[in-house]
Amino acid sequence: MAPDEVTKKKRKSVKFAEEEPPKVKEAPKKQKAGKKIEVSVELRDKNEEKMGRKRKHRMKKSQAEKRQKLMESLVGPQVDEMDFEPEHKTFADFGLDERILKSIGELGWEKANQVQESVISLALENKNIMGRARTGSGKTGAFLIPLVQKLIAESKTNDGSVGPSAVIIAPTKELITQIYKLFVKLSQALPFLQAINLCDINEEENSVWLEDRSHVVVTTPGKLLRMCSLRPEYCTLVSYLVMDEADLLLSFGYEEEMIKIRSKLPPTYQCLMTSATLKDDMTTLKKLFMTGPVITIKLTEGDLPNSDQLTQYQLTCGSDEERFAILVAMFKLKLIVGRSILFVNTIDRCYKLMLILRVFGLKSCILNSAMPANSRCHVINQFNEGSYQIVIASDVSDADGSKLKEEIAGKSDEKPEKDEKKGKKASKLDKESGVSRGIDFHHVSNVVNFDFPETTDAYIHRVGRTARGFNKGTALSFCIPSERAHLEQIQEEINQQMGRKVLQPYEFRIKELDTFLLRTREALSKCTKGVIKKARLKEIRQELMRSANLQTFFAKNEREKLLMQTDCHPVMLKINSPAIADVTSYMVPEALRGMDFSAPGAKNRRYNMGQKHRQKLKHKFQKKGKDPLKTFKI
Ligand SMILES: Nc1ncnc2c1ncn2[C@@H]1O[C@H](COP(=O)(O)OP(=O)(O)OP(=O)(O)O)[C@@H](O)[C@H]1O
Repeated sequence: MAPDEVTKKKRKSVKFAEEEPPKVKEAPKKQKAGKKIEVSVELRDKNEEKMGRKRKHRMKKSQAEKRQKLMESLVGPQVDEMDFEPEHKTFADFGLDERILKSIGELGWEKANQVQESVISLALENKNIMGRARTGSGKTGAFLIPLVQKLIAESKTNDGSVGPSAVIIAPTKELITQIYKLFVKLSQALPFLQAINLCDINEEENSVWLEDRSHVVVTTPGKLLRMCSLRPEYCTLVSYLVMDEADLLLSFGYEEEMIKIRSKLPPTYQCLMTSATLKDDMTTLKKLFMTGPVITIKLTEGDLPNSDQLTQYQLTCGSDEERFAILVAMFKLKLIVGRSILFVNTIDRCYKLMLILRVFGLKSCILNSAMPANSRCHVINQFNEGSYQIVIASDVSDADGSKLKEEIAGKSDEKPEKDEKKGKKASKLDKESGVSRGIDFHHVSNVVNFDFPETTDAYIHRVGRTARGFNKGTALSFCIPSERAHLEQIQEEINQQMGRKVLQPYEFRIKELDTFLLRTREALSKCTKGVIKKARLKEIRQELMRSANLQTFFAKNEREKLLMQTDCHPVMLKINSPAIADVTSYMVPEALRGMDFSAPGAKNRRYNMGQKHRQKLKHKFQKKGKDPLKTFKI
């Protein structure tokens, strides 16, 4: 090629590069000149990308600075601390409306507990309150009862056409559903009081969003902002604001939403914040939302129930494999009985544990933030109705955002394979989900920290799923050597808080569980990443089958429904012997010998299997008898 031609081509390509955004992949491969330009174009692209990233970073930084300045400019409210001594009041002592008292009676609540005693009387006096009380102590009733009482009078002046008189904000959809349900129960004798759960309304149902006339709105921050964008005046009549699990509201990604919400609220209103782990340094939230003097309630009871209500154990294992074996053995040997919640640290571990327990004939359901909100509420309902005895939950996204970020970034033990998958994974996790925070699982006898939690708050909230109200419960925390540091730190903090040694050691002689260990090892060897992935997919299919939106589609397309149903069988690990789930006498440790641990139907199963084998042999010999070659005699 002549040099002139080359320069011409160069110029042409340069012109092309200047006029249009370059398509790097389509650039001619054979021409050397083209290649050079390709490189320069790529460089320019990278530079632009870098600049873009820098600009974004600068914008983010300036936004953060603005937020910081806004916070600094706010004047903190005057805070009074109040040490509260219980007087053991009944609900009638608060001068509540008869209709509310009737509803409380129907709930079976005879007397107010500590937090209710303190919050109800102060809230009725229009005080701003920061209430910290242990998990399961009845905080929801504490802020809802005075609210219903106040709304009786307020509903006469506000018909809800502009917006509600009360807003209740909580960080997760499950919690919102729970609060909403309790409000409905408490106001059942007051049909003129209307409440709405914004998390329950489809984004498309615009008429509901626009025409709602409720007196109370229960919502996550995101849904409230959506409503405000449709109805800018929506929050202007708010006189009562509640933030449940308030410490979580500012932790992971809610900060901006909360600042926007504050700008929609009127200058003054009564504000209540509650949580089991409300830190004293909640200055940001206090400054932002409290519009007058605040009372911080200090209860005499600790962060956790006393040892006569909640027994707490910690069990040290040598390895993860041992941990699986001991848990299986404890269930099979009936050392864990009653409804149990098993907490793990990642979503994949939920499925792994479910698959292992399934091999041993233990039925469980799963709860995590990768599941859609409807499914999560469905699982909670099923568990509360008694369909399952075991829930395996991952509280990633609950206690602290860092854990969720880690899961999104794939730092958990089961990493995503490619980088670009991280984005997809991130979008699947619902930040408005919460398992250990505030969910009122009914009659839970045991909480098992199968993976040891990483923070004290996470420990408190997980353990708080048992021993709720006036019920009793047990918490058992497994710990392997790599989790030792967390155990020591959390133990120290809790002991200090409760003023005594809280976690008792649970001794187990692993030697006596050799057979369980062998069997679990076999099951674990079959539980590969591929199988876990398959189990996750199956679970999604099952959720799809339950989806309310798909029911109309299935009604019209019977064939699709059948196809989905046939493909919905649960994933099972391929174990050679089906008898792996049975407990034979030699597996039982000495101290427990003499008790019957065989699963119901196990003996029949064995008998049936023997029968089948005998029939097979009989058939074989009969066949042989008919074969002249095999029965030939000289
Ligand atoms: N006065 C009462 N008498 C008996 N049971 C009660 C009383 N108040 C609440 N309960 C019961 O105690 C349980 C826990 O209540 P609630 O969910 O309000 O606790 P919480 O303090 O909000 O817990 P968490 O910190 O986990 O959110 C519920 O099942 C509730 O019905």
